[in-house]
Amino acid sequence: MSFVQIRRDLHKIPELGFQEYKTQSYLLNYLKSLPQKRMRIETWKTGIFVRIEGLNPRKTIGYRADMDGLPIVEETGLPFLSEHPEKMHACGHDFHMSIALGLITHFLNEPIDDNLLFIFQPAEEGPGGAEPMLQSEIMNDWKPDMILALHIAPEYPVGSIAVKEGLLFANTSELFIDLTGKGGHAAYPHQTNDMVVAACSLVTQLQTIVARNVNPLDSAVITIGKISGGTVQNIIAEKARVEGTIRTLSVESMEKVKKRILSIVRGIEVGYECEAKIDFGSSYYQVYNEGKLTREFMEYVRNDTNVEVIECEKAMTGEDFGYMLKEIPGFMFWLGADSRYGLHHSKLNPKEDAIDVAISMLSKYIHYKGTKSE
Ligand SMILES: CC(=O)N[C@@H](CCC[C@H](N)C(=O)O)C(=O)O
Repeated sequence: MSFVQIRRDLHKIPELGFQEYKTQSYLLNYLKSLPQKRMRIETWKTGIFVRIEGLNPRKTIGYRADMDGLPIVEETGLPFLSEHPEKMHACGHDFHMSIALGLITHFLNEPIDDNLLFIFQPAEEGPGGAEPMLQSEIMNDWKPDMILALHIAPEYPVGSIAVKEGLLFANTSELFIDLTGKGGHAAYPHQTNDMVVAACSLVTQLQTIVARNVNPLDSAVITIGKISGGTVQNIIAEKARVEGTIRTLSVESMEKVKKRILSIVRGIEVGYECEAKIDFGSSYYQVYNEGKLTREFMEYVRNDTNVEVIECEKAMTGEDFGYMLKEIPGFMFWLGADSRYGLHHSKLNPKEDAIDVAISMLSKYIHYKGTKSE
């Protein structure tokens, strides 16, 4: 079966974080069809560890692929559209998994000296599978000496990768704020505390944090992606909920932004005579690419493959792969996949040629890293 077909099969069955049951079972079925002699498979929740024994191992090279989809109604019109209502692989994890399977298949047929560890990780979009997976017993036993991962990039052409050493992705924190006031008849606002009005004021005030509290030479983002509240057009809302995400380039700025959010929310409680509950949800550590390995990878791809290497800027995207890179030297890079619509868009349609580009380039690079004497 081709890895494009595998991507299409996976694209049909997107599942949210820690619910990747069908995805896990699909991957396990494929893995069982491969030669088993040098491969060991362990499941962890809805994730999977796959270890390939090297011929003359001195180290273990790790490769991580994330597995979950997003709560989006797909609008691509593709013949292999998501079969799961209101769920879509809109962040390319179907690509990431297919590429990992391609690499596993390659290295079972063409063994190298070093051990390889492939990590199929659940819940990248939230609440985060990387950190608990890192702390698992299996990871402790099979811990790699270096690790890499990729993320598809709609803005770069197929046949290119984009990468930089040092900081690549931001620190993140989710944000959930529940407001509770006093609802009532639409015609009697003076007898109520309207939580729709409080939520609107809150969202506007939150936008002042990046403009007024974060050093302009630093960067931060506060995005509110969802507001909900009220029941019907002629009842004043008793409850409202504001949901968003915070991104910062430094851990210190994240602390500052959270402190300001707490103050602003206390102000809303006083000003609108309501109760507010704040939940910062899950947070991800920044993605920081280790210098030596990243530079060596860029050099290798430039000189030994026909893939173009673009030196990119850092992005305010988040990735819990950052936790893995905090403990294990390695890097993440963007894989050019050329889609008119971006990540997290209902019409994201990356070019499938990127799958073979990645398998071919990474099998060469991993072969080079896994046979070369350091
Ligand atoms: C690559 C990517 O798009 N990652 C997500 C990670 C989200 C983490 C969490 N749910 C949050 O919203 O903070 C991203 O949105 O950058």
